[in-house]
Amino acid sequence: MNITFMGTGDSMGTPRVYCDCVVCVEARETGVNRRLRSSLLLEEEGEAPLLLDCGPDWREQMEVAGLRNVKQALLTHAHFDHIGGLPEWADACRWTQAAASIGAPREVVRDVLSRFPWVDRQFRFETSDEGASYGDWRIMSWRVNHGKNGYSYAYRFDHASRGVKWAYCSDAIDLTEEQKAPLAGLDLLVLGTSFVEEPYPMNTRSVYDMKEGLALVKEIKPDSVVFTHLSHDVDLRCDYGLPAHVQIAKTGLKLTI
Ligand SMILES: O=c1ccn([C@@H]2O[C@H](COP(=O)(O)O)[C@@H](O)[C@H]2O)c(=O)[nH]1
Repeated sequence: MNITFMGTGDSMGTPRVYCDCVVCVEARETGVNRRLRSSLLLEEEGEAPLLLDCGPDWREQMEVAGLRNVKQALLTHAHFDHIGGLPEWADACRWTQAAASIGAPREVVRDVLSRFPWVDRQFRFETSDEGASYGDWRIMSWRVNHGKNGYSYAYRFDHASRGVKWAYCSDAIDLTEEQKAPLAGLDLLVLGTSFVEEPYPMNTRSVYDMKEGLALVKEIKPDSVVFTHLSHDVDLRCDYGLPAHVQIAKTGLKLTI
């Protein structure tokens, strides 16, 4: 499977519209730190591409990827930065008379439809609570703490014959032991870490920071790790002294697993 990081940003993207910090200025002027809202494009031979989340930068992400249409997606949760592109995608489906299929846990489907009640004219929603598949990949989703912002879901992909396993957990903090269990034995973990080290009390926060992300990585020991869902606090030009198997996602990063 090829994984493309179409977006690696937090809810505001980088640069933040109101901000003139060094990272936001760099993002505007040269673009190393320019980040669209977090989303992955998954591509498996013989299968149509699959989006993982569809934030408000969907249109730009499709243009950058040179994609004229996409037929399927999975959603982690119904927050704007992860579903804001759905109405535009639904409009594109309407204009091209092409339906698309959206997989998500039942409660996420409910929340999406409460925000955008008209999109089910174009989308066929399929609940993923009992599992899903993408080619030979078996997919499970499970509910994770999203701190002050409620809940999100993480996704784990297990290849049926190759024994390869990876997971996407973009919006989580302070996972319980039960929520950490499906992260065991991974070849790759893609983890959301919005800040390098957040100074604010835990009950005001919603996503791991890099320091906490590293502690989690030490505990669950994935073979490789990519930090994503990054705010303007993270400067890709800095050396944060990360272990060799941990990297910070850059917009457009491509991996093969
Ligand atoms: O009920 C809610 C609460 C928040 N949002 C949006 O989610 C993000 C916040 O994301 P973090 O990843 O936790 O920083 C922001 O865009 C809020 O507007 C929401 O849609 N619904």
